[in-house]
Amino acid sequence: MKSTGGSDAAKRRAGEAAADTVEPGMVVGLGTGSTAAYAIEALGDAVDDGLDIVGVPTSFGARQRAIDCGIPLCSLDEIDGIDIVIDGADQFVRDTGSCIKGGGAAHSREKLVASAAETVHLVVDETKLTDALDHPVPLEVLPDAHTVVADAVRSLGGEPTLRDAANKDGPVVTDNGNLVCDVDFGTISDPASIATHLSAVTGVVEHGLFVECATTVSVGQADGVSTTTY
Ligand SMILES: O=C[C@H](O)[C@H](O)[C@H](O)COP(=O)(O)O
Repeated sequence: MKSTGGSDAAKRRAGEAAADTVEPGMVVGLGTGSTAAYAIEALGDAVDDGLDIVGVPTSFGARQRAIDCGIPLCSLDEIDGIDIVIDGADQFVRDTGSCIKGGGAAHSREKLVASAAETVHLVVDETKLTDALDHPVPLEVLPDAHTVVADAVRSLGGEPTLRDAANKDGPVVTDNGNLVCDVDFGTISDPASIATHLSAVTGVVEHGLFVECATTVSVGQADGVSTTTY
């Protein structure tokens, strides 16, 4: 599992705090990344102890992790809705509940699962907090469209970079068979406006801006965890 910036202890605190809120009978969206992984592990332990839940994974990686942890799974088209999704973020604004996701190239399915969830519980360590979003925005892009999309995002004021794979010659390929383009907009003063413009670009499957998306956030710190509900 790829680990990002913050300490593992802080990520674990955030993940476990969110897992603690899950109740018997819930349908639980299972997020992607190193922080959400701690929530999946904690839920696996709870299932071992008799907690009755069904998980909906947001990526191939989350699915594999949930299988390893013994969490029963189903797909989105088999259920009426999701009670809670627990997921990470690459950058998060606590005042607004907005964030940027997709560092693990899973943001399209993550946004789909979040859109079906009653509660979106984000889990981050404190290094992810910011007053204004300025992390590059991941776009999942149809392979044939990446040059057209690059031109379109330049006209919106962004600087696109096709994401290269770490362990293969060539680009990252998503679980859906698409490419990822990371777009640097500098500081994003109006995330809703950028989100609307990105959604309108032909060839963009989904972007990683999640505007005022969180209903709850748990922020793991060196010495504890703080949870905010919106
Ligand atoms: O595509 C990946 C997801 O959006 C992750 O939730 C996000 O990148 C945060 O991952 P991590 O908890 O490993 O920093």
